[in-house]
Amino acid sequence: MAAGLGTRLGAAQPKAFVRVAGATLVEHAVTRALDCAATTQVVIVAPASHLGEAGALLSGHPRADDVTVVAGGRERSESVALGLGALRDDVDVVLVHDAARCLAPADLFDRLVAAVRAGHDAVVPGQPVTDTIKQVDERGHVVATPDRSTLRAVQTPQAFRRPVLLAAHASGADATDDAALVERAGGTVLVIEGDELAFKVTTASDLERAARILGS
Ligand SMILES: Nc1ccn([C@@H]2O[C@H](COP(=O)(O)OP(=O)(O)OP(=O)(O)O)[C@@H](O)[C@H]2O)c(=O)n1
Ligand SMILES: C[C@](O)(CO)[C@H](O)COP(=O)(O)O
Repeated sequence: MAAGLGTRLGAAQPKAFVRVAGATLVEHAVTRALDCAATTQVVIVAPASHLGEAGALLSGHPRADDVTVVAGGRERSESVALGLGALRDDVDVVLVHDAARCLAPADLFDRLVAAVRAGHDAVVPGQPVTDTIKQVDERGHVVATPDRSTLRAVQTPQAFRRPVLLAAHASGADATDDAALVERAGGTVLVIEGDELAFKVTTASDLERAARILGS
């Protein structure tokens, strides 16, 4: 998923096309996805204004023929649905990944695919939260303090059996992640251990963190 504007980062170009350590976020994400042994196709969902640039980014990669580029939509969920429309017929497991989580390692992709192949319909990486989380009302007053031990901060890639993900997106509804659409459709989502490297580049300090990691 690379079709967002990156408003919170505030760069001159869409976030996925910002460069860090010599490559764009989307290139970093796609090369790691292609390093996963099970990957047969990568669909880059890009802003309509950046389709040519997205196509050219991976043109020198040995697996460039396995990369498809399509235009995204206004909301992330719409972009995912548009990406699903470009999948080859033989794809049976789909991983939805944010270009913004550009350093998610191939090993994380491998573990998610293995969990789906082991029989789970939907599998997402998550990490325990380290802050106490408060639920607040519209005035900012606390209404609940959920038991922290039951909470997970979830990342991407998120892995699904293809028919499960297609059914979840059939309503055309929006959600902040794809697993939420599966949950709403009555499906079961498994959370497995996430990876620190799958952090999301949202603000300038996240971009600096990515640069530090890639530089070290
Ligand atoms: N209409 C959209 C919105 C988001 N995304 C993608 O979904 C991922 C997670 O979204 P986010 O981090 O919110 O990215 P942006 O929408 O670009 O950022 P912002 O909300 O700050 O504008 C990103 O890789 C982004 O490119 C997308 O493909 N299509
Ligand atoms: C999909 C996601 O990365 C899971 O944590 C997250 O919900 C994306 O949120 P954003 O506001 O679109 O960055």
